Amino acid sequence: MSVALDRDRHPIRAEGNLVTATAASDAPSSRGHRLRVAGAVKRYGQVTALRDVGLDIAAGRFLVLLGPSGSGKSTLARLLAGVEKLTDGTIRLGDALVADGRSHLPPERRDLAMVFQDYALWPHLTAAGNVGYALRRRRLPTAEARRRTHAALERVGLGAHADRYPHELSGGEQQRVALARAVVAEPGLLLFDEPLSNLDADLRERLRVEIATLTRECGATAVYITHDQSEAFALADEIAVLDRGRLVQLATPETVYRRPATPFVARFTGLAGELPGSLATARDEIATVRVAGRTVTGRLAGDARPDEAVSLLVRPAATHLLPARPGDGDTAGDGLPGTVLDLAYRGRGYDHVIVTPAGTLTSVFDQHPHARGTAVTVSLDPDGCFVFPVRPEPAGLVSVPDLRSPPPGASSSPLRIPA
Ligand SMILES: Nc1ncnc2c1ncn2[C@@H]1O[C@H](COP(=O)(O)OP(=O)(O)OP(=O)(O)O)[C@@H](O)[C@H]1O
Repeated sequence: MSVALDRDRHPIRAEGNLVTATAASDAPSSRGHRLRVAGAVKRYGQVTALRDVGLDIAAGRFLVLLGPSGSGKSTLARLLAGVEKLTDGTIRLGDALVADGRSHLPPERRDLAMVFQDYALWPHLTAAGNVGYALRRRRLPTAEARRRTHAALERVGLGAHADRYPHELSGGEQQRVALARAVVAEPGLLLFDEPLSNLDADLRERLRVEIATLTRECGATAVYITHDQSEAFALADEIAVLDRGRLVQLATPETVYRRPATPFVARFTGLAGELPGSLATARDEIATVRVAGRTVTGRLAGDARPDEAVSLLVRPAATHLLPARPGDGDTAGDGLPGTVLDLAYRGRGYDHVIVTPAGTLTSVFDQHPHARGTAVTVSLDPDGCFVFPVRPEPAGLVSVPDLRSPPPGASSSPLRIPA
């Protein structure tokens, strides 16, 4: 993560940026807030980090912001949290307008809490002290605050560690304390900024499940930042994919996987490979493509014309490995002929790297191993093959000082999930 909320974050020095649950009304939210962002622009001097971002997320939904480093995820989260000011556009939480180009509600009045990659616990407070700190604005009777604090710690499995200081806890335990601190005051919006990045794989998986269940239990709307597509698919009700400061797709995980809006989205969410070809036929959404002398079927994902150069983007799940068939050396038969370059054991079976005349395909799964050098056929499931016309990519957006006009077809209206 290149940018955290506070680059030299230390809870003692950064109280303004340590966003903890505190409602504007100081009353707990009974449920999450609807989140609406419209025409959001954020510029840092000459750098435009976010351009014309719009989204509309129903209360209680779990939104994942997915994108590579520098795509603007943290910037958007900081704008939602209120620790950065919008250059243009609006942000609404529930019915409240919390930011526009002129007005700006501070973080402590937005009814939200945030969980960071590096926990951001107060080092001089115990686990109970850190969690209880989030309740300070509620002015609850001491006994009630203590009861809630301990219930939250119990809920994350740390009831017995309430009196330990952060340095006496493991990374995973510290993150659980941060999670308890985030939910204890029942905020309407929970923001997670790559909270699992510092943890090892096994712990990451367990905490991911805890985050998902705890967030849904408390009914908050959640916005979760990650550059890890498997984390995004596992957690999200909806995924917002950011590419160089633009929101390029907002959809359910299933739709992002089955109908990626752009080649970038397809690449970022996992491909076995990209094969160059030319469009043979297109009807409705089904296209046939000439690839290395074969004809392959896929889903037309752009507005390509017959004979136009296209790219066939292939999901790993769309590949099936078959033994080489007679005739595979010439242009007859279904699928692509190939040779096994490499294979890796994956527990349930083997991932193969296959060299075909059109290009290389990786992550071609089969339960059985096919030895290096073996001739094979790769059959392709049209549902997992996307046909995009080969067009020049828009120039880098973030580092370009002048505002460019949006690409054809781009809309400034908020992206919505169809019911
Ligand atoms: N305070 C700042 N001043 C100038 N440029 C900034 C500032 N904060 C962010 N940027 C730029 O804005 C762009 C988006 O940054 P941002 O941190 O939001 O990306 P990100 O997707 O969260 O990346 P990462 O996953 O690495 O954290 C980057 O080009 C970054 O250099």
